[in-house]
Amino acid sequence: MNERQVIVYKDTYAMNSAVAYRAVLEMGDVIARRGRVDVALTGGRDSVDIYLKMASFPQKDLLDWSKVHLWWSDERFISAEDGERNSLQARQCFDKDVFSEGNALAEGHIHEMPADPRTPEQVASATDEENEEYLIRAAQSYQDEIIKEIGPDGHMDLAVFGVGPDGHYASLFPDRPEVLITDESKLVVGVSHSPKLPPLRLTMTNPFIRRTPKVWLFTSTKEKARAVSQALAGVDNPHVPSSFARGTEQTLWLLDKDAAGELQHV
Ligand SMILES: O=C1O[C@H](COP(=O)(O)O)[C@@H](O)[C@H](O)[C@H]1O
Repeated sequence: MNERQVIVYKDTYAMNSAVAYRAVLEMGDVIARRGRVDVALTGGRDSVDIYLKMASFPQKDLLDWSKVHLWWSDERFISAEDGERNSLQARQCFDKDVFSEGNALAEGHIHEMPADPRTPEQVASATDEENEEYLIRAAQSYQDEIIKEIGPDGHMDLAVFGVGPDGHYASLFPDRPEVLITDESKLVVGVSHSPKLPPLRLTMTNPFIRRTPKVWLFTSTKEKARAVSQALAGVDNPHVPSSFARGTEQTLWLLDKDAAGELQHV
């Protein structure tokens, strides 16, 4: 198992800028090696600023965006137009108009997790069983898309994650059964009754995330300091799901000073 590395930046601006530069450079290296790059994106408060920085001058010109495939490690299972969707927020940052011709992100390379196709009325009156059926179908459809694109044993090249104040990452929440999934054939699962709203979500699983060569977690503010120190105090602790995060080659925790505030040896 590779060691988790912690890098502390002086503030959130420095952290977000560093994550953006690191990501663009890493993506460029992967494209140079194998002609495309598959990246799992996250949601959360720091992600939008990071994506804006990745897609702005001069970073955007450092790589061929037409070779980039964007995926999501988790998503809120709500309507496609809902501004709370992680993918919609990211799409607004990676606004295709900012890319010059020939260098643009291809629509077919933006692999969003399925949205809830139901009307608000149908959602309001749905039973747990109905919700479960929708989630199972949606998770299977995303898993099928992953397998179609990268094969049954494939993996993301890079996965970036935010971390919640409760230590969750992706939509893997403390002490929930999804955190304990070890079945390698389950790449994506549904989450119902999520402790953080909205209650219905989709998430990549730990076994799939842990196939990724490079896994980076970024987080900021004092509010996250306890979760960060608990995650880094041990591994595979279901009370702190982000302690499961691991890349096959590299696991980086990129923090601002406040989020690192409760770490012992930094
Ligand atoms: O719900 C979610 O929360 C986490 C962390 O978000 P933050 O706003 O506390 O930073 C995020 O990483 C995840 O993708 C998202 O769905």
